Amino acid sequence: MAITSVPGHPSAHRAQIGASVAALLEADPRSIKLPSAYAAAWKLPNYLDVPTCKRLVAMIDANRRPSTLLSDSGNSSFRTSESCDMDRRSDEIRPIDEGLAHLLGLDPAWGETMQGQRYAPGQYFKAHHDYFHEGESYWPAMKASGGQRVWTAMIFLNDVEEGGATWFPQAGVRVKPKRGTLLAWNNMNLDGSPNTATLHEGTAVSEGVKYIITKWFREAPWTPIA
Ligand SMILES: O=C(O)CCC(=O)C(=O)O
Ligand SMILES: [Fe+2]
Repeated sequence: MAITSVPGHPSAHRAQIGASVAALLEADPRSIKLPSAYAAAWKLPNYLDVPTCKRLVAMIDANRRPSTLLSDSGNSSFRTSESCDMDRRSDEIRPIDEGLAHLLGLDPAWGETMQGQRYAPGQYFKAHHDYFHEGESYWPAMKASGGQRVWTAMIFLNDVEEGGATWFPQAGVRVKPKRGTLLAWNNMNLDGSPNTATLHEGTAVSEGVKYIITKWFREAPWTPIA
């Protein structure tokens, strides 16, 4: 993936979002701040209950197709999982979708379509940033459709026998899949510029199958490009 030297610039607006979401997570009795001097990330064990996780797994199994990548230099060995859109208009997804926005204090309209992902043994998602590199050719279209991806919320839907951890090599954070656990992090620095230390990967599953949902929040209302 092409990494430009400066992925983006400071922004008072994004800095304000970062601070307000962090304050909400800090105040949430369910949240555990992950120890890192370089990235702001929280874990909420048992965020989703078992029946809900099981229903989401079944929906992913019914809809999965090979995952795609947004990059100028994308290649098919970078992200080998399967994924699908989780339709926010459905009765099953809407409350989960709105619950995530509420947890972070963000407008649901700023959230992209929730992604379901499934990793079979040997599948992985190589190290990447969720934010957009503002030097890449896709940026003008992303800027116009809601701007930066400021926050990521991810939920593990099952326990995985071996492998499949979410690993932030620069921030020094590793989270093992555990059914119902939510992981949320700020993709920006305190000054609102993209935080390069949020580099992360979905490590290869070695035994079992891994299911997650991922939700990316923009800095403004998201308008899907048709
Ligand atoms: O599978 C993982 O643990 C990471 C997924 C991820 O990075 C993403 O969906 O953006
Ligand atoms: Fe990611």
